[in-house]
Amino acid sequence: MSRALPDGRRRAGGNNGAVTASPDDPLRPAAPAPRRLGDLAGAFALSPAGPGEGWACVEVTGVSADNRLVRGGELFAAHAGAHVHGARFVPAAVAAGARAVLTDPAGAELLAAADPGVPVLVTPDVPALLGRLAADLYGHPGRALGTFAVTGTNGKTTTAFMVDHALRSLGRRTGLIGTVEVRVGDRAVPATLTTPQPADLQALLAAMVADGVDDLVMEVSSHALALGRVDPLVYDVAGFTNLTADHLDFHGDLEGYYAAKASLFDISRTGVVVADDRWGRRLAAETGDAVAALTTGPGGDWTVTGVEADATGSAFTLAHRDGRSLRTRTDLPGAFNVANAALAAAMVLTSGVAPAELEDALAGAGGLSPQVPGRMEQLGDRPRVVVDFAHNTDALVQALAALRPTTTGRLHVVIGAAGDRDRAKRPEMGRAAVDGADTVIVTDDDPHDEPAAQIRAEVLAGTTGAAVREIADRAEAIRTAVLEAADDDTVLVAGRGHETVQEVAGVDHHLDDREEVRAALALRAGGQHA
Ligand SMILES: CC(=O)N[C@H]1[C@@H](OP(=O)(O)OP(=O)(O)OC[C@H]2O[C@@H](n3ccc(=O)[nH]c3=O)[C@H](O)[C@@H]2O)O[C@H](CO)[C@@H](O)[C@@H]1O[C@H](C)C(=O)N[C@@H](C)C(=O)N[C@H](CCC(=O)O)C(=O)O
Ligand SMILES: Nc1ncnc2c1ncn2[C@@H]1O[C@H](COP(=O)(O)OP(=O)(O)OP(=O)(O)O)[C@@H](O)[C@H]1O
Repeated sequence: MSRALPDGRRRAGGNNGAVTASPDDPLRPAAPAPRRLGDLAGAFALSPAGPGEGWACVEVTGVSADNRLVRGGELFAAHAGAHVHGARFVPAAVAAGARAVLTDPAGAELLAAADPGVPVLVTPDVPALLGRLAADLYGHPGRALGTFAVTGTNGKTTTAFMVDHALRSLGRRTGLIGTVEVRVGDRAVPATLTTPQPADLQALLAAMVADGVDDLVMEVSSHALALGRVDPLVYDVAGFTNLTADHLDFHGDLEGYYAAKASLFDISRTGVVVADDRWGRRLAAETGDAVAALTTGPGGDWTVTGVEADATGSAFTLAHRDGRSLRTRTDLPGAFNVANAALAAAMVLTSGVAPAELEDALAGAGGLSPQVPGRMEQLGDRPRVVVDFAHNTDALVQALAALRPTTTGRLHVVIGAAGDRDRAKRPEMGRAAVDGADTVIVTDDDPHDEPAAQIRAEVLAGTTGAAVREIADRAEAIRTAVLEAADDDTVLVAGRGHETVQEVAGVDHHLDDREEVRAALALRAGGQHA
Protein backbone atom coordinates (compact mmCIF):
# COMPACT_ATOMS: atom_id res chain seq x y z
CA MET A 1 0.00 0.00 0.00
CA SER A 2 1.38 3.42 -0.80
CA ARG A 3 -0.19 6.82 -0.54
CA ALA A 4 0.59 10.37 -1.53
CA LEU A 5 2.65 12.32 0.99
CA PRO A 6 2.07 16.01 1.64
CA ASP A 7 4.84 16.97 -0.79
CA GLY A 8 3.33 14.81 -3.53
CA ARG A 9 6.11 12.20 -3.23
CA ARG A 10 5.03 8.58 -3.18
CA ARG A 11 6.78 5.98 -1.19
CA ALA A 12 7.05 2.27 -1.32
CA GLY A 13 5.13 0.61 1.48
CA GLY A 14 6.27 -2.58 3.17
CA ASN A 15 8.86 -5.16 2.34
CA ASN A 16 10.73 -4.67 -0.90
CA GLY A 17 12.23 -8.12 -0.57
CA ALA A 18 15.81 -6.92 0.05
CA VAL A 19 15.82 -7.49 3.81
CA THR A 20 13.76 -9.73 6.04
CA ALA A 21 12.64 -9.09 9.60
CA SER A 22 14.60 -10.88 12.29
CA PRO A 23 12.38 -13.52 13.91
CA ASP A 24 14.22 -13.34 17.25
CA ASP A 25 14.98 -9.62 17.52
CA PRO A 26 12.16 -7.31 16.42
CA LEU A 27 14.51 -4.33 16.75
CA ARG A 28 16.94 -5.43 14.03
CA PRO A 29 16.60 -6.51 10.40
CA ALA A 30 17.65 -10.14 9.88
CA ALA A 31 19.98 -9.87 6.93
CA PRO A 32 21.10 -6.40 5.87
CA ALA A 33 23.06 -6.27 2.61
CA PRO A 34 26.86 -6.37 3.22
CA ARG A 35 28.85 -3.18 2.53
CA ARG A 36 32.59 -2.89 1.80
CA LEU A 37 34.57 -0.76 4.24
CA GLY A 38 36.33 0.85 1.26
CA ASP A 39 32.98 2.14 -0.02
CA LEU A 40 31.99 3.46 3.41
CA ALA A 41 35.40 5.11 3.85
CA GLY A 42 35.00 6.85 0.49
CA ALA A 43 31.43 7.98 1.17
CA PHE A 44 32.12 9.30 4.71
CA ALA A 45 35.78 10.39 4.51
CA LEU A 46 36.95 7.74 7.03
CA SER A 47 40.71 7.08 7.37
CA PRO A 48 42.21 3.71 8.27
CA ALA A 49 44.08 3.87 11.59
CA GLY A 50 47.08 1.93 10.34
CA PRO A 51 48.82 0.94 7.12
CA GLY A 52 47.32 -2.59 7.20
CA GLU A 53 46.24 -4.15 3.91
CA GLY A 54 42.99 -5.65 2.77
CA TRP A 55 40.76 -3.60 5.08
CA ALA A 56 38.90 -1.96 2.19
CA CYS A 57 37.48 -5.33 1.08
CA VAL A 58 36.18 -6.27 4.54
CA GLU A 59 32.37 -6.26 4.53
CA VAL A 60 30.01 -5.18 7.33
CA THR A 61 26.28 -5.82 7.63
CA GLY A 62 25.20 -3.26 10.22
CA VAL A 63 26.51 -0.93 12.90
CA SER A 64 26.20 -0.75 16.67
CA ALA A 65 27.63 1.66 19.25
CA ASP A 66 27.22 -0.70 22.19
CA ASN A 67 29.21 -3.93 22.47
CA ARG A 68 26.27 -5.55 24.26
CA LEU A 69 24.17 -5.12 21.11
CA VAL A 70 26.78 -6.10 18.52
CA ARG A 71 25.87 -8.93 16.17
CA GLY A 72 28.29 -10.93 14.04
CA GLY A 73 29.51 -9.07 10.96
CA GLU A 74 28.78 -5.57 12.24
CA LEU A 75 30.83 -2.40 12.50
CA PHE A 76 31.38 -1.32 16.13
CA ALA A 77 31.20 2.47 16.53
CA ALA A 78 33.35 3.32 19.56
CA HIS A 79 32.97 6.92 20.71
CA ALA A 80 33.44 9.01 23.83
CA GLY A 81 30.50 9.21 26.24
CA ALA A 82 29.87 11.12 29.43
CA HIS A 83 31.16 8.17 31.47
CA VAL A 84 33.52 6.12 29.36
CA HIS A 85 35.07 5.84 25.89
CA GLY A 86 33.46 3.11 23.81
CA ALA A 87 36.92 2.05 22.61
CA ARG A 88 37.30 0.27 25.95
CA PHE A 89 34.70 -2.24 24.76
CA VAL A 90 36.37 -3.09 21.46
CA PRO A 91 37.72 -6.49 22.66
CA ALA A 92 34.22 -7.45 23.83
CA ALA A 93 32.69 -6.18 20.58
CA VAL A 94 35.18 -8.17 18.51
CA ALA A 95 34.48 -11.24 20.64
CA ALA A 96 30.78 -10.73 19.85
CA GLY A 97 31.60 -10.76 16.15
CA ALA A 98 32.33 -7.13 15.20
CA ARG A 99 34.23 -7.17 11.91
CA ALA A 100 35.61 -3.61 12.07
CA VAL A 101 35.76 -0.56 14.36
CA LEU A 102 34.89 3.06 13.70
CA THR A 103 36.31 5.48 16.26
CA ASP A 104 37.66 8.98 16.88
CA PRO A 105 41.32 9.99 17.34
CA ALA A 106 41.10 9.48 21.13
CA GLY A 107 39.71 5.99 20.56
CA ALA A 108 42.41 5.20 17.98
CA GLU A 109 45.00 6.19 20.58
CA LEU A 110 43.42 3.88 23.15
CA LEU A 111 43.44 1.05 20.61
CA ALA A 112 47.03 1.63 19.50
CA ALA A 113 48.36 -0.22 22.57
CA ALA A 114 46.88 -3.58 21.52
CA ASP A 115 45.95 -4.79 18.05
CA PRO A 116 42.16 -5.33 18.09
CA GLY A 117 42.52 -7.84 15.25
CA VAL A 118 40.01 -6.07 12.98
CA PRO A 119 40.35 -2.95 10.78
CA VAL A 120 39.99 0.40 12.58
CA LEU A 121 38.61 3.47 10.77
CA VAL A 122 38.82 6.97 12.18
CA THR A 123 36.65 10.07 11.89
CA PRO A 124 36.87 13.25 14.01
CA ASP A 125 33.33 13.08 15.48
CA VAL A 126 31.62 9.66 15.50
CA PRO A 127 28.21 10.72 16.91
CA ALA A 128 27.93 13.46 14.27
CA LEU A 129 28.29 10.84 11.54
CA LEU A 130 26.64 7.81 13.06
CA GLY A 131 23.02 8.38 12.01
CA ARG A 132 23.94 9.11 8.40
CA LEU A 133 26.30 6.15 8.20
CA ALA A 134 23.74 3.81 9.75
CA ALA A 135 21.01 5.07 7.41
CA ASP A 136 23.32 4.46 4.46
CA LEU A 137 24.20 0.95 5.68
CA TYR A 138 20.56 -0.02 6.13
CA GLY A 139 19.42 1.51 2.81
CA HIS A 140 17.74 4.66 4.19
CA PRO A 141 14.74 2.85 5.68
CA GLY A 142 13.15 6.11 6.85
CA ARG A 143 12.50 7.03 3.22
CA ALA A 144 10.26 3.98 2.79
CA LEU A 145 8.00 4.87 5.73
CA GLY A 146 5.34 7.50 6.35
CA THR A 147 6.87 9.38 9.29
CA PHE A 148 5.08 11.06 12.20
CA ALA A 149 6.99 12.66 15.11
CA VAL A 150 5.71 14.10 18.37
CA THR A 151 7.64 16.38 20.69
CA GLY A 152 6.74 18.57 23.71
CA THR A 153 7.16 18.42 27.48
CA ASN A 154 4.04 16.41 28.29
CA GLY A 155 1.76 14.31 26.16
CA LYS A 156 4.26 12.84 23.68
CA THR A 157 3.57 9.21 24.59
CA THR A 158 -0.19 9.68 24.76
CA THR A 159 -0.35 11.58 21.47
CA ALA A 160 1.96 9.11 19.71
CA PHE A 161 -0.26 6.21 20.88
CA MET A 162 -3.28 8.13 19.57
CA VAL A 163 -1.69 8.77 16.14
CA ASP A 164 -0.72 5.09 16.02
CA HIS A 165 -4.27 4.07 16.98
CA ALA A 166 -5.78 6.35 14.32
CA LEU A 167 -3.48 5.01 11.58
CA ARG A 168 -4.25 1.42 12.57
CA SER A 169 -7.96 2.20 12.51
CA LEU A 170 -7.37 3.26 8.88
CA GLY A 171 -5.93 -0.19 8.18
CA ARG A 172 -2.30 0.83 8.12
CA ARG A 173 0.55 -1.21 9.60
CA THR A 174 2.51 0.90 12.05
CA GLY A 175 5.76 1.04 13.95
CA LEU A 176 5.85 2.92 17.25
CA ILE A 177 8.86 4.28 19.13
CA GLY A 178 8.55 5.95 22.52
CA THR A 179 9.05 5.97 26.26
CA VAL A 180 6.86 2.98 27.06
CA GLU A 181 7.62 0.55 24.28
CA VAL A 182 8.97 -0.01 20.82
CA ARG A 183 6.53 -1.77 18.53
CA VAL A 184 7.20 -3.23 15.10
CA GLY A 185 3.88 -4.28 13.60
CA ASP A 186 2.41 -6.54 16.27
CA ARG A 187 5.60 -7.22 18.22
CA ALA A 188 6.40 -4.94 21.17
CA VAL A 189 9.40 -4.72 23.50
CA PRO A 190 9.93 -2.33 26.43
CA ALA A 191 11.82 0.83 25.51
CA THR A 192 15.12 1.90 27.09
CA LEU A 193 15.23 5.50 25.86
CA THR A 194 12.35 7.66 24.59
CA THR A 195 14.27 8.19 21.35
CA PRO A 196 16.86 5.49 20.54
CA GLN A 197 20.53 6.16 19.79
CA PRO A 198 21.32 6.78 16.08
CA ALA A 199 22.58 3.32 15.08
CA ASP A 200 19.79 1.56 16.99
CA LEU A 201 17.17 3.86 15.46
CA GLN A 202 18.22 3.16 11.87
CA ALA A 203 18.38 -0.60 12.54
CA LEU A 204 14.91 -0.40 14.01
CA LEU A 205 13.56 1.48 10.98
CA ALA A 206 15.10 -1.19 8.74
CA ALA A 207 13.36 -3.87 10.83
CA MET A 208 10.08 -1.98 10.37
CA VAL A 209 10.49 -1.79 6.60
CA ALA A 210 11.36 -5.49 6.54
CA ASP A 211 8.24 -6.23 8.58
CA GLY A 212 5.98 -4.45 6.11
CA VAL A 213 5.28 -1.41 8.25
CA ASP A 214 3.65 1.51 6.39
CA ASP A 215 3.96 4.30 8.94
CA LEU A 216 6.37 5.18 11.74
CA VAL A 217 5.06 7.12 14.75
CA MET A 218 7.71 8.24 17.19
CA GLU A 219 8.32 10.44 20.18
CA VAL A 220 11.31 12.70 19.71
CA SER A 221 12.78 13.90 23.00
CA SER A 222 14.55 17.22 23.41
CA HIS A 223 17.71 15.27 24.33
CA ALA A 224 17.53 13.40 21.03
CA LEU A 225 17.07 16.63 19.09
CA ALA A 226 19.93 18.40 20.88
CA LEU A 227 22.22 15.40 20.36
CA GLY A 228 21.29 14.78 16.70
CA ARG A 229 20.05 11.24 17.41
CA VAL A 230 17.43 11.18 14.65
CA ASP A 231 19.67 12.62 11.94
CA PRO A 232 19.17 12.13 8.89
CA LEU A 233 15.49 11.27 9.30
CA VAL A 234 13.01 13.75 7.78
CA TYR A 235 9.44 13.59 9.08
CA ASP A 236 6.31 13.96 6.99
CA VAL A 237 4.31 15.37 9.91
CA ALA A 238 5.62 16.77 13.21
CA GLY A 239 3.48 17.55 16.26
CA PHE A 240 4.19 19.77 19.28
CA THR A 241 2.14 19.32 22.46
CA ASN A 242 3.32 22.02 24.92
CA LEU A 243 6.35 23.30 26.76
CA THR A 244 6.78 23.80 30.50
CA ALA A 245 9.82 23.63 32.77
CA ASP A 246 11.58 20.24 32.65
CA HIS A 247 15.04 18.87 31.85
CA LEU A 248 16.59 22.26 32.61
CA ASP A 249 19.63 20.47 34.05
CA PHE A 250 20.40 19.31 30.50
CA HIS A 251 19.26 22.31 28.42
CA GLY A 252 20.38 25.12 30.76
CA ASP A 253 17.25 27.26 30.51
CA LEU A 254 13.79 27.29 28.94
CA GLU A 255 15.11 29.09 25.87
CA GLY A 256 17.60 26.26 25.18
CA TYR A 257 14.89 23.68 25.87
CA TYR A 258 12.53 25.45 23.45
CA ALA A 259 15.24 25.68 20.76
CA ALA A 260 15.80 21.91 20.97
CA LYS A 261 12.08 21.15 20.65
CA ALA A 262 11.60 23.70 17.86
CA SER A 263 14.39 22.11 15.81
CA LEU A 264 12.07 19.17 15.08
CA PHE A 265 10.23 21.47 12.68
CA ASP A 266 13.47 22.12 10.74
CA ILE A 267 13.53 18.43 9.81
CA SER A 268 9.81 18.00 9.07
CA ARG A 269 7.88 18.68 5.90
CA THR A 270 4.63 19.66 7.63
CA GLY A 271 3.43 19.97 11.20
CA VAL A 272 0.80 20.87 13.76
CA VAL A 273 1.61 22.93 16.85
CA VAL A 274 -0.69 23.14 19.86
CA ALA A 275 -0.64 26.92 20.35
CA ASP A 276 -2.37 27.06 23.74
CA ASP A 277 0.79 28.18 25.59
CA ARG A 278 3.19 31.00 24.77
CA TRP A 279 5.85 28.60 23.49
CA GLY A 280 3.40 26.96 21.10
CA ARG A 281 2.25 30.37 19.86
CA ARG A 282 5.86 31.38 19.32
CA LEU A 283 6.66 28.14 17.50
CA ALA A 284 3.62 28.54 15.24
CA ALA A 285 4.73 32.10 14.43
CA GLU A 286 8.32 31.04 13.74
CA THR A 287 7.49 28.16 11.40
CA GLY A 288 6.26 28.48 7.82
CA ASP A 289 2.91 27.88 6.14
CA ALA A 290 3.38 24.11 6.19
CA VAL A 291 2.95 24.17 9.98
CA ALA A 292 -0.57 24.77 11.34
CA ALA A 293 -1.51 26.13 14.76
CA LEU A 294 -4.09 24.18 16.78
CA THR A 295 -5.92 25.80 19.69
CA THR A 296 -8.40 24.26 22.08
CA GLY A 297 -10.02 27.73 22.25
CA PRO A 298 -10.49 30.10 19.31
CA GLY A 299 -7.70 31.50 17.14
CA GLY A 300 -5.88 28.55 15.59
CA ASP A 301 -5.85 27.17 12.05
CA TRP A 302 -7.33 24.06 13.68
CA THR A 303 -9.73 24.67 16.57
CA VAL A 304 -11.50 22.42 19.02
CA THR A 305 -15.18 23.13 19.62
CA GLY A 306 -18.25 21.41 21.05
CA VAL A 307 -16.40 19.62 23.86
CA GLU A 308 -18.80 17.37 25.79
CA ALA A 309 -17.12 15.84 28.83
CA ASP A 310 -18.70 12.85 30.53
CA ALA A 311 -17.68 10.37 33.22
CA THR A 312 -15.33 8.48 30.91
CA GLY A 313 -13.87 11.13 28.59
CA SER A 314 -14.82 13.78 26.05
CA ALA A 315 -16.38 14.15 22.62
CA PHE A 316 -15.19 17.09 20.51
CA THR A 317 -15.14 18.61 17.04
CA LEU A 318 -11.89 19.45 15.29
CA ALA A 319 -12.30 22.03 12.55
CA HIS A 320 -9.86 23.72 10.16
CA ARG A 321 -10.42 27.27 8.96
CA ASP A 322 -10.52 25.83 5.40
CA GLY A 323 -13.76 23.98 6.24
CA ARG A 324 -12.45 20.47 6.99
CA SER A 325 -13.85 19.05 10.23
CA LEU A 326 -14.55 15.85 12.09
CA ARG A 327 -16.24 14.84 15.34
CA THR A 328 -14.73 12.15 17.52
CA ARG A 329 -14.06 11.31 21.18
CA THR A 330 -11.42 10.11 23.60
CA ASP A 331 -12.04 8.01 26.68
CA LEU A 332 -8.86 9.31 28.31
CA PRO A 333 -9.84 11.79 31.06
CA GLY A 334 -9.05 15.48 31.32
CA ALA A 335 -8.95 18.57 29.13
CA PHE A 336 -5.29 17.85 28.28
CA ASN A 337 -6.29 14.61 26.62
CA VAL A 338 -8.70 16.52 24.38
CA ALA A 339 -5.68 18.58 23.28
CA ASN A 340 -3.63 15.40 22.75
CA ALA A 341 -6.44 13.74 20.78
CA ALA A 342 -7.08 16.83 18.65
CA LEU A 343 -3.35 17.05 17.86
CA ALA A 344 -3.23 13.38 16.91
CA ALA A 345 -6.26 13.73 14.61
CA ALA A 346 -4.90 16.92 13.02
CA MET A 347 -1.55 15.20 12.35
CA VAL A 348 -3.24 12.31 10.58
CA LEU A 349 -5.40 14.71 8.55
CA THR A 350 -2.27 16.70 7.65
CA SER A 351 -0.80 13.53 6.13
CA GLY A 352 -3.56 13.65 3.52
CA VAL A 353 -6.35 11.52 5.01
CA ALA A 354 -9.88 12.87 4.38
CA PRO A 355 -11.82 13.93 7.53
CA ALA A 356 -14.81 11.70 6.73
CA GLU A 357 -12.53 8.68 6.29
CA LEU A 358 -10.83 9.29 9.64
CA GLU A 359 -14.11 10.06 11.40
CA ASP A 360 -15.61 6.76 10.20
CA ALA A 361 -12.49 4.77 11.05
CA LEU A 362 -12.36 6.23 14.56
CA ALA A 363 -16.07 5.68 15.12
CA GLY A 364 -15.45 1.99 14.49
CA ALA A 365 -12.42 1.95 16.79
CA GLY A 366 -13.80 3.55 19.95
CA GLY A 367 -12.44 7.02 19.14
CA LEU A 368 -8.96 8.15 20.10
CA SER A 369 -8.86 5.93 23.19
CA PRO A 370 -5.79 3.72 23.02
CA GLN A 371 -4.64 1.98 26.20
CA VAL A 372 -1.56 3.95 27.23
CA PRO A 373 0.26 2.08 30.02
CA GLY A 374 0.67 4.22 33.13
CA ARG A 375 -1.02 7.28 31.63
CA MET A 376 -4.15 8.09 33.67
CA GLU A 377 -4.53 4.32 33.98
CA GLN A 378 -7.48 3.51 36.24
CA LEU A 379 -7.03 0.40 38.36
CA GLY A 380 -9.94 0.55 40.77
CA ASP A 381 -13.26 2.37 41.00
CA ARG A 382 -14.22 2.27 44.70
CA PRO A 383 -12.02 4.04 45.57
CA ARG A 384 -10.96 5.15 42.13
CA VAL A 385 -7.20 4.63 41.91
CA VAL A 386 -5.29 6.13 39.00
CA VAL A 387 -1.62 5.59 38.12
CA ASP A 388 -0.15 8.41 36.08
CA PHE A 389 3.31 9.31 34.78
CA ALA A 390 3.00 12.97 35.90
CA HIS A 391 6.57 13.68 37.00
CA ASN A 392 6.84 17.41 36.48
CA THR A 393 4.84 20.29 37.89
CA ASP A 394 2.54 20.98 34.96
CA ALA A 395 1.69 17.32 34.44
CA LEU A 396 0.82 16.99 38.15
CA VAL A 397 -1.36 20.11 38.06
CA GLN A 398 -3.17 18.81 34.94
CA ALA A 399 -3.63 15.27 36.25
CA LEU A 400 -5.14 16.50 39.56
CA ALA A 401 -7.33 19.02 37.71
CA ALA A 402 -8.58 16.25 35.43
CA LEU A 403 -9.58 14.04 38.38
CA ARG A 404 -11.16 16.68 40.64
CA PRO A 405 -14.45 17.23 38.72
CA THR A 406 -15.25 13.52 38.66
CA THR A 407 -14.28 12.88 42.30
CA THR A 408 -17.32 12.93 44.58
CA GLY A 409 -15.30 12.38 47.77
CA ARG A 410 -11.76 13.48 48.50
CA LEU A 411 -8.71 13.48 46.23
CA HIS A 412 -5.43 11.99 47.53
CA VAL A 413 -2.04 12.02 45.84
CA VAL A 414 1.14 9.98 46.33
CA ILE A 415 4.18 11.75 44.86
CA GLY A 416 7.97 11.75 44.88
CA ALA A 417 10.75 13.17 42.71
CA ALA A 418 13.70 11.58 40.96
CA GLY A 419 17.25 12.10 42.18
CA ASP A 420 20.21 13.53 40.27
CA ARG A 421 18.09 15.81 38.11
CA ASP A 422 16.10 19.03 38.13
CA ARG A 423 16.16 19.92 41.84
CA ALA A 424 14.25 23.15 41.19
CA LYS A 425 11.02 21.33 40.37
CA ARG A 426 10.84 19.41 43.68
CA PRO A 427 9.25 22.11 45.92
CA GLU A 428 7.07 23.20 42.99
CA MET A 429 5.73 19.66 42.68
CA GLY A 430 5.09 19.61 46.44
CA ARG A 431 3.15 22.86 46.13
CA ALA A 432 1.16 21.59 43.13
CA ALA A 433 0.23 18.46 45.12
CA VAL A 434 -1.02 20.48 48.10
CA ASP A 435 -2.92 22.89 45.85
CA GLY A 436 -4.58 20.17 43.77
CA ALA A 437 -5.28 17.38 46.27
CA ASP A 438 -6.91 17.08 49.71
CA THR A 439 -4.16 14.89 51.17
CA VAL A 440 -0.58 14.28 50.07
CA ILE A 441 1.86 11.46 50.79
CA VAL A 442 5.45 12.29 49.83
CA THR A 443 7.47 9.17 49.03
CA ASP A 444 10.48 8.00 47.01
CA ASP A 445 10.71 7.91 43.23
CA ASP A 446 14.05 6.93 41.65
CA PRO A 447 16.65 8.36 44.04
CA HIS A 448 19.50 7.29 41.72
CA ASP A 449 22.71 8.33 43.52
CA GLU A 450 21.17 11.03 45.74
CA PRO A 451 20.13 10.52 49.39
CA ALA A 452 16.41 9.77 49.20
CA ALA A 453 15.63 11.63 52.43
CA GLN A 454 17.09 14.82 50.99
CA ILE A 455 14.91 14.55 47.87
CA ARG A 456 11.79 14.06 49.98
CA ALA A 457 12.77 17.03 52.15
CA GLU A 458 13.01 19.22 49.05
CA VAL A 459 9.56 18.11 47.86
CA LEU A 460 8.19 18.66 51.38
CA ALA A 461 9.69 22.17 51.42
CA GLY A 462 6.97 23.22 48.95
CA THR A 463 4.15 21.84 51.10
CA THR A 464 2.31 23.11 54.13
CA GLY A 465 -0.45 21.78 56.34
CA ALA A 466 -1.39 18.74 58.32
CA ALA A 467 -2.68 16.84 55.28
CA VAL A 468 0.89 16.08 54.19
CA ARG A 469 2.73 12.94 55.30
CA GLU A 470 6.09 11.43 54.51
CA ILE A 471 6.34 7.66 53.92
CA ALA A 472 9.69 6.75 52.41
CA ASP A 473 8.82 3.25 51.19
CA ARG A 474 6.80 3.70 48.00
CA ALA A 475 4.89 0.42 48.24
CA GLU A 476 3.88 1.31 51.79
CA ALA A 477 2.88 4.83 50.73
CA ILE A 478 0.63 3.43 47.99
CA ARG A 479 -0.85 0.82 50.34
CA THR A 480 -1.57 3.46 52.99
CA ALA A 481 -3.29 5.79 50.51
CA VAL A 482 -5.44 3.01 49.02
CA LEU A 483 -6.43 1.51 52.39
CA GLU A 484 -7.28 4.85 53.98
CA ALA A 485 -9.35 6.21 51.09
CA ALA A 486 -13.15 6.18 51.34
CA ASP A 487 -15.13 4.47 48.58
CA ASP A 488 -16.03 7.78 46.91
CA ASP A 489 -12.46 9.06 46.99
CA THR A 490 -9.82 9.14 44.25
CA VAL A 491 -6.17 8.23 44.80
CA LEU A 492 -3.65 9.47 42.24
CA VAL A 493 -0.32 7.62 42.31
CA ALA A 494 1.85 10.00 40.34
CA GLY A 495 5.29 10.03 38.80
CA ARG A 496 6.31 6.55 37.62
CA GLY A 497 3.48 5.39 35.36
CA HIS A 498 4.57 2.27 33.45
CA GLU A 499 8.01 2.01 35.06
CA THR A 500 8.93 -1.27 36.74
CA VAL A 501 12.40 -0.61 38.14
CA GLN A 502 13.38 1.74 40.95
CA GLU A 503 17.06 2.66 40.94
CA VAL A 504 18.62 3.27 44.35
CA ALA A 505 22.37 3.97 44.47
CA GLY A 506 23.06 2.05 41.28
CA VAL A 507 20.96 -0.97 42.28
CA ASP A 508 17.73 -1.76 40.42
CA HIS A 509 14.76 -2.91 42.49
CA HIS A 510 11.55 -4.19 40.96
CA LEU A 511 8.78 -1.69 41.70
CA ASP A 512 5.62 -1.33 39.64
CA ASP A 513 3.04 1.17 40.93
CA ARG A 514 0.26 -0.74 39.18
CA GLU A 515 1.18 -4.00 40.91
CA GLU A 516 1.31 -2.21 44.27
CA VAL A 517 -2.09 -0.64 43.65
CA ARG A 518 -3.63 -3.99 42.67
CA ALA A 519 -2.15 -5.64 45.77
CA ALA A 520 -3.48 -2.86 48.01
CA LEU A 521 -6.94 -3.09 46.41
CA ALA A 522 -6.93 -6.86 46.97
CA LEU A 523 -5.96 -6.33 50.59
CA ARG A 524 -8.76 -3.83 50.96
CA ALA A 525 -11.29 -6.14 49.29
CA GLY A 526 -10.20 -8.92 51.64
CA GLY A 527 -11.07 -6.66 54.55
CA GLN A 528 -7.61 -7.01 55.99
CA HIS A 529 -7.18 -3.31 56.58
CA ALA A 530 -8.14 -1.52 59.75
C1 LIG B 1 22.78 12.09 27.81
C2 LIG B 1 22.63 10.82 27.04
O1 LIG B 1 22.01 10.78 26.02
N1 LIG B 1 23.23 9.74 27.57
C3 LIG B 1 23.21 8.48 26.86
C4 LIG B 1 24.62 8.09 26.45
O2 LIG B 1 25.36 7.99 27.64
P1 LIG B 1 26.88 8.36 27.76
O3 LIG B 1 27.26 9.43 26.80
O4 LIG B 1 27.12 8.62 29.20
O5 LIG B 1 27.56 7.00 27.33
P2 LIG B 1 28.61 6.15 28.17
O6 LIG B 1 27.90 5.32 29.16
O7 LIG B 1 29.71 7.06 28.60
O8 LIG B 1 29.18 5.15 27.03
C5 LIG B 1 29.95 5.63 25.92
C6 LIG B 1 29.81 4.67 24.78
O9 LIG B 1 30.23 3.37 25.20
C7 LIG B 1 29.25 2.41 24.90
N2 LIG B 1 29.27 1.37 25.92
C8 LIG B 1 29.08 1.69 27.23
C9 LIG B 1 29.05 0.69 28.19
C10 LIG B 1 29.26 -0.67 27.80
O10 LIG B 1 29.26 -1.61 28.60
N3 LIG B 1 29.44 -0.93 26.48
C11 LIG B 1 29.45 0.05 25.52
O11 LIG B 1 29.60 -0.25 24.35
C12 LIG B 1 27.94 3.19 24.90
O12 LIG B 1 26.97 2.56 24.09
C13 LIG B 1 28.38 4.54 24.32
O13 LIG B 1 28.32 4.49 22.91
O14 LIG B 1 24.60 6.85 25.77
C14 LIG B 1 24.08 5.77 26.57
C15 LIG B 1 24.14 4.50 25.71
O15 LIG B 1 23.29 4.62 24.62
C16 LIG B 1 22.65 6.07 27.02
O16 LIG B 1 22.20 5.04 27.88
C17 LIG B 1 22.65 7.39 27.78
O17 LIG B 1 21.33 7.71 28.12
C18 LIG B 1 21.14 7.90 29.53
C19 LIG B 1 20.76 6.57 30.20
C20 LIG B 1 20.01 8.87 29.79
O18 LIG B 1 19.57 9.00 30.90
N4 LIG B 1 19.52 9.56 28.78
C21 LIG B 1 18.45 10.48 29.01
C22 LIG B 1 18.98 11.84 29.46
C23 LIG B 1 17.70 10.68 27.70
O19 LIG B 1 18.25 10.63 26.61
N5 LIG B 1 16.38 10.91 27.85
C24 LIG B 1 15.51 11.22 26.77
C25 LIG B 1 14.08 11.46 27.23
C26 LIG B 1 13.94 12.45 28.31
C27 LIG B 1 12.46 12.69 28.64
O20 LIG B 1 11.74 13.32 27.83
O21 LIG B 1 12.02 12.27 29.73
C28 LIG B 1 15.37 10.02 25.84
O22 LIG B 1 15.23 10.23 24.62
O23 LIG B 1 15.31 8.90 26.36
N1 LIG C 1 -1.15 17.68 26.83
C1 LIG C 1 -0.76 17.56 28.09
N2 LIG C 1 -0.57 18.65 28.86
C2 LIG C 1 -0.17 18.55 30.14
N3 LIG C 1 0.05 17.38 30.77
C3 LIG C 1 -0.12 16.26 30.06
C4 LIG C 1 -0.52 16.28 28.69
N4 LIG C 1 -0.60 15.01 28.25
C5 LIG C 1 -0.24 14.23 29.27
N5 LIG C 1 0.04 14.97 30.38
C6 LIG C 1 0.51 14.51 31.69
O1 LIG C 1 1.90 14.20 31.51
C7 LIG C 1 2.15 12.83 31.87
C8 LIG C 1 3.07 12.20 30.85
O2 LIG C 1 2.31 12.01 29.67
P1 LIG C 1 2.97 11.35 28.41
O3 LIG C 1 3.71 10.15 28.84
O4 LIG C 1 1.95 11.21 27.35
O5 LIG C 1 4.00 12.52 28.05
P2 LIG C 1 5.50 12.44 27.56
O6 LIG C 1 5.74 13.73 26.88
O7 LIG C 1 5.68 11.22 26.74
O8 LIG C 1 6.33 12.34 28.88
P3 LIG C 1 7.87 11.87 29.00
O9 LIG C 1 8.68 12.57 27.99
O10 LIG C 1 8.25 12.29 30.37
O11 LIG C 1 7.86 10.40 28.79
C9 LIG C 1 0.80 12.16 31.88
O12 LIG C 1 0.86 11.10 32.73
C10 LIG C 1 -0.14 13.27 32.27
O13 LIG C 1 -0.12 13.42 33.66
